[in-house]
Amino acid sequence: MEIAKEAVAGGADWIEIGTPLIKSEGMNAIRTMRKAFPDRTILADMKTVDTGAMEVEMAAKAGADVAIVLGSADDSTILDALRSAHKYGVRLMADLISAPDPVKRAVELEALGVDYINVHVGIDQQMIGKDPVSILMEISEKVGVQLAVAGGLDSESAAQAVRAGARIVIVGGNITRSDNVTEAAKKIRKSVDSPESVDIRGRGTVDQEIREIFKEVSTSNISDAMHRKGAMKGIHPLVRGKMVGPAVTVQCFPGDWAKTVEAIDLAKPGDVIVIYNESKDIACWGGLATLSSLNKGIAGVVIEGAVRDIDEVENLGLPIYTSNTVPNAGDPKGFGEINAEITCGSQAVKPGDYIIGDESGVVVVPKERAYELARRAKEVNKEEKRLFDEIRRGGTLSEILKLKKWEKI
Ligand SMILES: O=C(CO)[C@H](O)[C@H](O)COP(=O)(O)O
Repeated sequence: MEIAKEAVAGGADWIEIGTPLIKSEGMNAIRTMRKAFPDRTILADMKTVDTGAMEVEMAAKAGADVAIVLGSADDSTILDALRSAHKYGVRLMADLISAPDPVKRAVELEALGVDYINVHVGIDQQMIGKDPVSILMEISEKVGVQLAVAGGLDSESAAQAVRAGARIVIVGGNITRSDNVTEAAKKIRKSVDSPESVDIRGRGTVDQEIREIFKEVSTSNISDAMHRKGAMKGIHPLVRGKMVGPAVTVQCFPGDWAKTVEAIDLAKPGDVIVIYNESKDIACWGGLATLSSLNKGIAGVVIEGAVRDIDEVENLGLPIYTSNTVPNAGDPKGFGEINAEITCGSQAVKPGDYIIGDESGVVVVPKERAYELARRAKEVNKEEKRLFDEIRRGGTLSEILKLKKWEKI
């Protein structure tokens, strides 16, 4: 309710009751919003896939103005949902989320007679890099029905969507998870009203995007996004500083530091060297290796094993995370391997996996899921900003999360 009030203050015309809220609170969520916002359009995201007439009737009777049916539902469901919508005086929006051929289905849905088509890329799909605007561009050339668009929109993509023909812009996380909902809604409102005035920045490469996001979020956010996994055990910051980069892995042996130092020459600027050395009592890294790494532009070093020359490495400032410090080193014998899969801090690390370190420790993100996990970590980060804001306003964490209600039974 608070978020809805703030979004309306920022210029939102419609209020969407999202599917998770409907699943949690049922039709009462719609009733409550209807009462509180008599002059706004209430959109019930029922995501109906069967029993179209019954679900539209429920939403309509609870006070919705528009109900959403899945575009991929059977035609019989869409048609019966439409009959019910006509009977109860509400409008029907068909949502193209996960439709196998959204352009073809949009043409069919228009012929079936829906009031709006929502070109929608779902939240999980956004995390693997899909976006709705390119599909919207194709669809707007093929249909005349009013188009809505949804799926991770921000002020830039909202402007792009309006330019591409969207009449309704549905924004979720970038408003509801903001720490200033009214300002976030105002920004979107401005883009929707004057889309031509918004500068559209091109996206960088995927790798640039991943690094940028990992720099912005914390290791705690990332571990949450990984369902509490990914954190290295027993590895702590020695020289503090945010560290982000793909791994160059080193397996070396007690008393031998040749491979750790050779890895510096192999690594590229921005890489993180991750070393497993069984011995915690003989250092495989020190001041000279640190300076050499700095010259090479290495982003940081993680060592399960030991580091020495602590005053030197602290002065040099390269982020180093380790399990131990000792004064003595071994010798460069040459056993071990560079860029083989290793275990460090009880985590499997492959060359190229993303390694992120901060004050809380180090997490490993498998390279195959780096983009997805970066995006999910950003969502966790947004959610936490919102929670911080609510706690600052006087709520307790347990009240805000409704811990008692949601304890597992
Ligand atoms: O229906 C939804 C998810 O299925 C969301 O409401 C919709 O995607 C808008 O939220 P966001 O802007 O965060 O994607």
